[in-house]
Amino acid sequence: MVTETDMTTYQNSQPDEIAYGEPLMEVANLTKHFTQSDGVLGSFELNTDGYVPPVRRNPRKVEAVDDVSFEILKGETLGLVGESGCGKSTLARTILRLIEPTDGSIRFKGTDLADMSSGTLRKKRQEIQIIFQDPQSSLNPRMKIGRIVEEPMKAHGLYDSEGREERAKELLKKVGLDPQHYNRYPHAFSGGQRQRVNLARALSVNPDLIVCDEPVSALDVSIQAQVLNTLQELQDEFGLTYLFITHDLSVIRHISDRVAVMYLGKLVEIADKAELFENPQHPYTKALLDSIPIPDPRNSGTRGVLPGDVPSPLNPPSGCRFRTRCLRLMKPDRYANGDETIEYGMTKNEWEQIRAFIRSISYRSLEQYDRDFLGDQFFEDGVPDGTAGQFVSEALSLADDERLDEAEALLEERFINQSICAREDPYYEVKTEYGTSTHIAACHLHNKNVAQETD
Ligand SMILES: Nc1ncnc2c1ncn2[C@@H]1O[C@H](COP(=O)(O)OP(=O)(O)OP(=O)(O)O)[C@@H](O)[C@H]1O
Repeated sequence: MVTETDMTTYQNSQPDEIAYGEPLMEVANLTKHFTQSDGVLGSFELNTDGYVPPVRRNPRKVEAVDDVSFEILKGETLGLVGESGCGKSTLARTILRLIEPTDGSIRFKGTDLADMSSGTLRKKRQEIQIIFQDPQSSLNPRMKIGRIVEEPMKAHGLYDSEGREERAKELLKKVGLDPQHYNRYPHAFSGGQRQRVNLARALSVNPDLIVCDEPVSALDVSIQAQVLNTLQELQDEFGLTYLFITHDLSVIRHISDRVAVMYLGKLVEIADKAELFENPQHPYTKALLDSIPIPDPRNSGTRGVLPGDVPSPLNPPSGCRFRTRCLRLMKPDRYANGDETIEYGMTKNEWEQIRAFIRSISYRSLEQYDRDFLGDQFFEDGVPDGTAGQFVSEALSLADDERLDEAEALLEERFINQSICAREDPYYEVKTEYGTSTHIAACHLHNKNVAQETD
């Protein structure tokens, strides 16, 4: 027999010494690299005797999640946002150890999940649940929804069969469904209702943390807000903590207390929601918030313009992974040529011109590349003096000869690779203007020693 009071107090009856606002989960230096072979052709070798069994040639590493650290505080909703393919789902599955981490630690209530035996982990899973995007495929169509909700309780040995049925009906009511529908099959429900069934199932084992992986993305916009509101109500009632993954900033704004922004396997910014929306510090976050993907490389720094494509996680850029698309790439000061160190001596304005020129060569975004045209486009008052100008002139000559690959390689070696953005992985704490949490921005613009003299 499960009473309403049992439902709301069960959580508190569990041994749980973590206070509200204290870290429930601490993720440190988490890394997940997948190994990928070179594809079908690369997998077979022909020798004089015919085919030999498939072999893995040139296995390549997909750096899906790389050196990610963050905390999830008890009672909060941490939003995790980023474009498709940036590693959000891999991160979620790795912290649940549904896939094995390559490196790093995942401390949940002080115990490292990454070190846990599979038996202990199975028990721990009761405390951490996950809800997936597609409510259709995550429900067994041949199982009645009552049994679906009861299944995790059964797996974890909670209650007797009568108690499970009672609790399942109670939970269906809690998530906004009619308990009379206990014996119905999933096909009788709408997308939003099916996601509510998933929610009841996750709640059935009294979790502390629910990882919500795009839980409303497949639903109509009108239904999304209702499901989000239910999630919030349940959070208040059961003292739940959420890691909420989505690519949709309006959903993040609705549900999160703090927000983490991910780009190409890295966390680039974490802050309180108000701080992130009102005082974003990473150029990628700013571009995401403005969401104006205008591919115009001649634009030399307008807020929110995001040129180029996301690079492949098979070969991510060195240093800051966003640097290949960043309009604020830091000015290199010195060029190390063997033993010799050359000072560029560029002004800020000259660097902006050169930066825009480099982008147009990298993205091949112009109709023509002859010297006069490029000069008019980027260097109206002539190329800069000194070393920087000399390198630019060499690149202009190569472009004029239609040797764009060489021009690109030259600019990369002489300018981009000399920038701190290509050399160091950034991680800085910045001043919080809104809210109280620590604000982290992984951008060298916040390196006090470098940014002040160049920006
Ligand atoms: N099992 C796997 N083997 C190889 N690469 C993988 C595997 N799973 C994911 N990846 C790659 O890891 C990267 C991150 O994928 P992930 O699904 O985590 O991103 P995401 O941000 O959740 O994207 P989406 O919102 O589209 O699901 C992608 O480049 C993806 O192709």
